[in-house]
Amino acid sequence: MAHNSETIPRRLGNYWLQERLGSGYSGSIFKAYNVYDGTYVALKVQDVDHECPTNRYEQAIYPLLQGGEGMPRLWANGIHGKWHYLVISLLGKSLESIYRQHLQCGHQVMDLRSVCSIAIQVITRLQIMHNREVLHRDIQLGNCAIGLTPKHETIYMIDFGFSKCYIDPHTRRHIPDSKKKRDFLGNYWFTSVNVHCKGKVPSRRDDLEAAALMFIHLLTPGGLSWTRNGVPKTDGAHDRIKREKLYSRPEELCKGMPSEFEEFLRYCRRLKFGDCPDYDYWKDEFEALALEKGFTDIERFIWPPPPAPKVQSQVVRPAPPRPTIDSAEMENVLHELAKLQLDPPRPILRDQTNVPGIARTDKVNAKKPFEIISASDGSDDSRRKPNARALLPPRTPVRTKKASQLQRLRYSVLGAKDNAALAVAVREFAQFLQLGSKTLTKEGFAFLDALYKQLADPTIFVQPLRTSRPSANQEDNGAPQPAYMKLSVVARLRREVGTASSNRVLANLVADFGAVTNRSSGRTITKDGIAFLEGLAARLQALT
Ligand SMILES: Nc1ncnc2c1ncn2[C@@H]1O[C@H](COP(=O)(O)OP(=O)(O)OP(=O)(O)O)[C@@H](O)[C@H]1O
Repeated sequence: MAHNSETIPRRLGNYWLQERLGSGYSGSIFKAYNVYDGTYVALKVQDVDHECPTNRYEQAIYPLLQGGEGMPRLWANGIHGKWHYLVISLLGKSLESIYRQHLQCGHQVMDLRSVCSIAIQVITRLQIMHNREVLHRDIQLGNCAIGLTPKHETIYMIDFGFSKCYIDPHTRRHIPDSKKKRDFLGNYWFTSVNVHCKGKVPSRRDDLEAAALMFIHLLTPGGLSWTRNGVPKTDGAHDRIKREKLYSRPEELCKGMPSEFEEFLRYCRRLKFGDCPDYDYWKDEFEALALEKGFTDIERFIWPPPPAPKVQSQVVRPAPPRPTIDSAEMENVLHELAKLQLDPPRPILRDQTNVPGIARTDKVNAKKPFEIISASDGSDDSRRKPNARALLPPRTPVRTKKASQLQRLRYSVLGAKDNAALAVAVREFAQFLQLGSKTLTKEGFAFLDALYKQLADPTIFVQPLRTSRPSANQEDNGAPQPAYMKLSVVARLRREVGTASSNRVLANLVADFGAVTNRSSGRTITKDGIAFLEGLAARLQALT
């Protein structure tokens, strides 16, 4: 219910009201200035009898967030006649208004630099809020605003009317989950599937999922499909939105976008109710993505965005004249090359046919180098981090990224001199997938390609098999396979890997594994897939 500003007095407490900055369901926001010191603030005004007294809730939340970067300050609050007002730091435009103006200028989407910058800042804000035990519960573009100069490159979170503490102040335990369906709380566009479509209790994962949907929205021409018909006016229209959101698949929502967005959404959707998200990991991912694209200073939200970095034009040097060679001579050269013995000869990477099969139990009992924290439904351990950094190999001071870690693993495969070294790389690859995103990226497929090459015949160049993932704008050769097919193939591979009699047999299993993953719709590695990789590592060790 927006108020007619004429019914609100021109002065509330020590503040003179000026223009209206915005209005929402529960009240209006005005620019105002302090009659004593002339400072400008934002005044959030609400009828004291409003059916949803969000100002009162917000008033309780602000003190918990004070001093956090990107958290506005609550300077004062009070009741004047029938008006309850909050005096908040005055900020600049909301992301919603920046985005709309951008579209009005003829753009279809927001630029990648800005979205990466928004992602890093919003994830950081959520980290601050969650560290202070507060959930936002209404993440949307209208609830993120930039500061005024000199803070115009900082994104602030606003509107804590739906916020709530997720740690019980008495028991110090995470609020409990519940099977009972709850009324929808949040916004139509970005509220998570669990909260919006399934009526679940919101927790940290849902703030992150809403943020993920917001980033994807900014990069989708026309925005997310369920936002295109505006606010639903009937229950039927609302049900349609819920259905569309419920059945939205990350790979379809993120088609053509850098894989980080799809992976982030999948990650959020996989989190359990009480899990603590790995904020730092995702901030690093978006920062690395930005760096990869040549964007600098990505922590700053610069609007309008600076010109995209130019691809460095290369100085074209005239090629030196090449000696001509006729085809017969070329054939000769190739023959000689083929006969060459590489020195020193690789001692092990050839067929190992005389090793007896190891019992399945050995493989299953293969000692894991570290314990994986299992994600449970638990609602008591609020600090559980399924992706906790502590479980990953220690990071070097230089920022590492998933792609570069996978590349490093690929190089260790290509440089492996024996099966034991391959086993180490495969085991690390399996752990990497287990702890982080389970989507196989192009670097993951490149790892499998390298592995295949080493197992099939390390002395020759083998064309990448069917394990290469086509790029986003390439046509997919094969139509995606139904999930059950992938499950049954991977289950078979998992069984067969334990008794494979040679490297060549293992090579074929790896090729099948790459191919079936490539043709599955999400390109994710299932539990059976991880077991296959662990079995492969164990088998390589046995074939050493
Ligand atoms: N501190 C502020 N400084 C400047 N503008 C603000 C500030 N707070 C809010 N606004 C503007 O007012 C709009 C509505 O603010 P807010 O979301 O807090 O109000 P609301 O009544 O809770 O809205 P809704 O019901 O839509 O959630 C924001 O999108 C923003 O444009």
